[in-house]
Amino acid sequence: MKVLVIGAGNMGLTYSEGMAKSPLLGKQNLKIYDTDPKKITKLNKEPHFDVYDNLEDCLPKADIVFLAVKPFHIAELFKTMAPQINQQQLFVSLMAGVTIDTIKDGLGATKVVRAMPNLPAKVGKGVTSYTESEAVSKVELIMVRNLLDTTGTSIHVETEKFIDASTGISGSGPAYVFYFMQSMLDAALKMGFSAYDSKVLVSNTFEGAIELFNQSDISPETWINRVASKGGTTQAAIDSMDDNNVKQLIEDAAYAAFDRAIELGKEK
Ligand SMILES: NC(=O)C1=CN([C@@H]2O[C@H](COP(=O)(O)OP(=O)(O)OC[C@H]3O[C@@H](n4cnc5c(N)ncnc54)[C@H](OP(=O)(O)O)[C@@H]3O)[C@@H](O)[C@H]2O)C=CC1
Ligand SMILES: O=C(O)[C@@H]1CCC=N1
Repeated sequence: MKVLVIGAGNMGLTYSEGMAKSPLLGKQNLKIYDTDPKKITKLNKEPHFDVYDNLEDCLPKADIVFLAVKPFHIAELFKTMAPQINQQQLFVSLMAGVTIDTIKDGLGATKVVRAMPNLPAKVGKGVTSYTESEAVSKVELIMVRNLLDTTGTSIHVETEKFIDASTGISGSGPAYVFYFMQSMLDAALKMGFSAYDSKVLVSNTFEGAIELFNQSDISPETWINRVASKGGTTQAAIDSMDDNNVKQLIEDAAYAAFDRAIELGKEK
């Protein structure tokens, strides 16, 4: 199986690194293509990849092609790709919003998997949702799942609506967590802690809370009650968040990302 990744940015490179480390593909079976000469020069120094700056040399020979460019790049990219593809090739899109029909129409292809990854894939802790077009066989879907799982874990969803929805939860989600972290770091610095101590306090708090959550069947709400003593400090913080409607605002933010994913799918 020969895999080509188009776009050596955050996601394309992350997936390339995940697949390169797995026993699924040898170096000669993994190719990466980008249009940025600086990225090509840098990647050429790495032993793990076969790097290309023109599609003619890598696209026709690929069995599975990952699409990891920004949605606004596809109009130009698909025009160049379409005359060079064949009907046996399977395309896996990591792009937010872009629908299976847009990819099928733009490339003249039938086998498309649409996936929504997230950035913790960089450290093998990503979560990817995926769904497929009718022409993708069960065996092909298992192959794709194995490739996606080289960066973490994955969930199969029945419809594209859930790809857009997971964009609002897990795709964009790491940014919400970093937003919360940044706010806590800023508060720690304001209280007088050094940058180093602020980082230790905040990162261990996140890591510890996640570990507690993962090692039990207890909901976050119940964990909140275990931290909060009646009339104590935590209750004061939670009351402040409730008074400011923080829960609703976070839900609104997730829906804003979900809505934007749908909107991106309609942009040409
Ligand atoms: N970053 C994230 O956390 C997530 C991103 N995604 C999706 O992944 C996709 C890629 O995002 P991300 O990796 O962050 O973006 P990046 O901008 O980091 O990477 C895109 C890469 O593709 C290159 N490129 C642009 N046009 C072409 C072309 N025609 N042919 C080949 N390469 C090209 C870009 O070069 P240049 O820089 O010169 O334009 C860049 O190197 C997006 O569609 C996004 O929706 C999904 C989930 C999470
Ligand atoms: O912000 C974006 O559009 C992409 C999709 C999910 C994360 N980054």
